[in-house]
Amino acid sequence: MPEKKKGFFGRLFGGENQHDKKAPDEGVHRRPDETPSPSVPAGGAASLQPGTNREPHAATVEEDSEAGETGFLNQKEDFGDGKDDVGEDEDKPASTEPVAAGGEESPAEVPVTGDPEIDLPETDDPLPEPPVVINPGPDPEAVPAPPEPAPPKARPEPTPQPKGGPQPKGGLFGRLAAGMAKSSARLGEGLADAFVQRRALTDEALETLEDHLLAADLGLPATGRIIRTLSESRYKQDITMGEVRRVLAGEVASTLTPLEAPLTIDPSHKPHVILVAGVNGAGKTTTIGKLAAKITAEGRSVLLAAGDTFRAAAIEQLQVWGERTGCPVVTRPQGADSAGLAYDAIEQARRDGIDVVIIDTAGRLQNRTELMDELSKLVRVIRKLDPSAPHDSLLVLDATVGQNALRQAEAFLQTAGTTGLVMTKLDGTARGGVLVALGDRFGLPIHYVGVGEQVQDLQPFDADAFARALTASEKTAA
Ligand SMILES: Nc1nc2c(ncn2[C@@H]2O[C@H](COP(=O)(O)OP(=O)(O)OP(=O)(O)O)[C@@H](O)[C@H]2O)c(=O)[nH]1
Repeated sequence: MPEKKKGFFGRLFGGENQHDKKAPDEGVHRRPDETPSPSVPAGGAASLQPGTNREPHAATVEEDSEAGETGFLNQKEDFGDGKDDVGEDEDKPASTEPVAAGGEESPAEVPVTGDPEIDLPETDDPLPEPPVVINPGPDPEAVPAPPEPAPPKARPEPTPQPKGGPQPKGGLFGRLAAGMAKSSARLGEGLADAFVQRRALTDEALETLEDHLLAADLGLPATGRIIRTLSESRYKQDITMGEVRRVLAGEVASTLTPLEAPLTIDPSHKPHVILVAGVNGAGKTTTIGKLAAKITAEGRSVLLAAGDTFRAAAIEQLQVWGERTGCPVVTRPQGADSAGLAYDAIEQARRDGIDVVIIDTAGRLQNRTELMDELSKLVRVIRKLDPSAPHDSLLVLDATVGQNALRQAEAFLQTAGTTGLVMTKLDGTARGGVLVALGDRFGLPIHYVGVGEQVQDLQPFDADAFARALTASEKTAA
């Protein structure tokens, strides 16, 4: 191996985590309209409500940008010093200390893969049926956790269906690449910075590249591997940006390919129980709606459990999704015990022969011990009905929080036994590289990524496509 500048890898591996130093904007979203909601005594009657439809709101995502070679280098607005994300992250509180990871595997037999163009039933007006009250059943653990100061939303936000306007071209990859344009632009600017006016892979170029890879949230291990691969193979040699991109893409793909895992429904579970958790506003309810649309489109019946009992608007939001997807929704009044509701929902699904139960949960910051305890309680309670449940415990992570996603994953792994990840809002941030850092740290299966608000924007995770979209590379091999 050629001789390199002394201390280069010492700086990379021996020093403190540079990335942590440059993450003033870590945290989670809080909505401006968050206000405490009144507490309602636990144990209200559950109701099973058939759906009605609402007019979807307009999509706000960028949909017509392409992350091709040219666009990759020309997009500068989000690159560099992290200021691009300040606006989206500045109101996110810092998290607390991480907790130890744990986890479990989920069985996998029937893949829920494809990305069918789903035609959701649409009607013009909400026509809520009178709730059918079902027996709330035993409250297996009587004392509910105190409701979190609730972050109500003005009104539920059903995912809009495409209605005119430019749509990303090129199918799934086109949507992914367009959605990830900000992340690929950040990396592209890093490459341009590292190799401007020089073609050789010098120490200076490597160090600049290293800084940009860390700033792009790829994390220390992946950054180290990329720099090592480049310096071992091409040190002091001429190299094109296309070649560097391919090395980046190759490293990202090889890190994430083992984690590519379609969400699977095991038909031997009746019902197959999917628990969905995450911090406030991560995209849990929206993801549940999209997931319900995909699963029902494959011919399985789904029951939704409105376990976010802290906010009336969250219950209503899930009901809208129930209406759109034709799935029954089990609800209880605001403030009721979510563990009891989940228990009831599984019993109801058993009685009705429903294939899949998806349990929504209230958003909770990972440092709110009492709320995390409430999530553990929910898991304990549903295991009284089915010791193998939840069969999938999905953690929904908002890509815009960057490195804070690592802390969230640590906490939810321990509390909710997270078995797989869904990363949302890749379209709204330059921090999509954090998925690589998550893969390195936790090795959790990645089921879906979200690149927009439409059903088809929740895509089965494809590591190779993700790597190419992130790096704007046509190939993932050097
Ligand atoms: N652009 C974009 N927006 C998304 C994506 N996923 C979810 N959203 C939006 O993010 C917002 C919050 O989503 P919710 O599903 O309400 O989040 P939540 O985790 O259920 O929120 P809480 O109930 O407050 O904890 C909504 O406006 C969604 O439409 C995505 O992949 N891309």
